[in-house]
Amino acid sequence: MIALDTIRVVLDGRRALNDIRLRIPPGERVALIGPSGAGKTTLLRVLGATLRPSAGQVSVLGTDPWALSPAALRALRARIGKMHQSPPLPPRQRVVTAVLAGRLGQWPLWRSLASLAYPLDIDGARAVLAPLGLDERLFDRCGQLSGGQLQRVALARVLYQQPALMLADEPVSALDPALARSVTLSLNDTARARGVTLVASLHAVDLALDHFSRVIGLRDGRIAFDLPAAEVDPVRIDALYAGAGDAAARDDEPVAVTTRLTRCA
Ligand SMILES: Nc1ncnc2c1ncn2[C@@H]1O[C@H](COP(=O)(O)OP(=O)(O)OP(=O)(O)O)[C@@H](O)[C@H]1O
Repeated sequence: MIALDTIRVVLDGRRALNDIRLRIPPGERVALIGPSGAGKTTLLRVLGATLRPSAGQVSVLGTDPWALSPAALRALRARIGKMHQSPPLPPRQRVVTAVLAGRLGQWPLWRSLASLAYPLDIDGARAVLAPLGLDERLFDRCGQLSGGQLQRVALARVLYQQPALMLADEPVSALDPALARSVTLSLNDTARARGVTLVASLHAVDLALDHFSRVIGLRDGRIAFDLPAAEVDPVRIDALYAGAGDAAARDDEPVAVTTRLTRCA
């Protein structure tokens, strides 16, 4: 279970998130939409236990990350799989090694180093790549793959990690519409099949409405609506994006709570 209670995040004197109240039960697939600067990435960072809010209560996978010891926080983060717009995959890295890197945070150091030198679980990597149509590319270098294939390798890596929670920050923004739809489908299908909670930010509203069970509209750091996808109508979408352009709500009041930022890779 994920629970956020009256979360506020202040960055450089501006409220990036304000009064966020949210509960996400295990296995739910949630899309975050909203104009640029609405706070989608900031919210994902709070959920990923890499950004400590300025105020409010956070519970991720049933735990308050900020009450944990450093080792327990690392263990919690190892249960959270993350995907980004541009997967950080070195061009010379082989696909198999890129996938196996998904468990580096869980393996002892000797095994991680050994796996970088020689892939230790080739069958495991093949098993996650096969449903994504990439098992033939196991020993290719990442630099030989297209953007859509790379994003599927990033998805395979997250799946190999066997996370309890998947967070995706604009995972398909760099892809053409057909590939964007196919990767979104793969992301949702695999999350559904494995019962993993998925939270993804998307600029493509149609993908959010077509593939996710629940859609949260963010604007100016606040939740504008939080509805089943079937109940999100065009009027709401127009209102969410109307006149968008300001990056975030200006915080004219003095900031009472010190910003506590914890940045992690
Ligand atoms: N490191 C930072 N320092 C200061 N302000 C920040 C920082 N990161 C984000 N912000 C501000 O916080 C607000 C929310 O940003 P965020 O990146 O979460 O929005 P977003 O909805 O993900 O936008 P986009 O769709 O453009 O990626 C914006 O006003 C942004 O300028």
